[in-house]
Amino acid sequence: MRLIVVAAGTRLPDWVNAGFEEYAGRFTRDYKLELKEIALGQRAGSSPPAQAIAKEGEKMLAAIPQGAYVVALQVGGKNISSEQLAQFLQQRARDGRDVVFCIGGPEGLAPEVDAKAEFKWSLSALTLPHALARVVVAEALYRAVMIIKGHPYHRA
Ligand SMILES: C[S@@+](CC[C@H](N)C(=O)[O-])C[C@H]1O[C@@H](n2cnc3c(N)ncnc32)[C@H](O)[C@@H]1O
Repeated sequence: MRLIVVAAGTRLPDWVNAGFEEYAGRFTRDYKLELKEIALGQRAGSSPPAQAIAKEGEKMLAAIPQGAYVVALQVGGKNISSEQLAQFLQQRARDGRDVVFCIGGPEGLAPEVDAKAEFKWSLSALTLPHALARVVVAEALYRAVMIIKGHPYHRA
């Protein structure tokens, strides 16, 4: 199955790309991790950039393959354990659905993307920069797949 991270932001620092690739490169043949980057909308002045967020939302929705299960990454979403994440992925695999994980830009996800999400996932009560959230998601998904495989990567 495909695990697709749809993330706002392009041309991120090297450490972000290296961190994501570090985990993406370790995935197995049956679980693949992909990244689709969405260009940030233009921000001008200090008012809430509603137009930029809406533009990012449009592009995110267009990047979601038909029939995929959509997860919105949100600080205020639900915390789950690595084991629960592994069960979640197994269930989606049984359903034959790819899973898309949407990570918002500096001000968060467009409401239209939230509305499309079947699950809202919180990585922590802390707000992370969108670039770091991308790497944390990649590691969390890799760990969950290693749990599914019974691999010693996850020893807890
Ligand atoms: C800087 S945060 C946006 C903060 C914005 N005030 C909000 O509440 O969404 C950028 C993106 O990173 C992701 N993110 C940051 N911290 C997160 C967390 N603890 N759990 C899940 N996603 C998080 C979310 O997708 C968020 O849209």
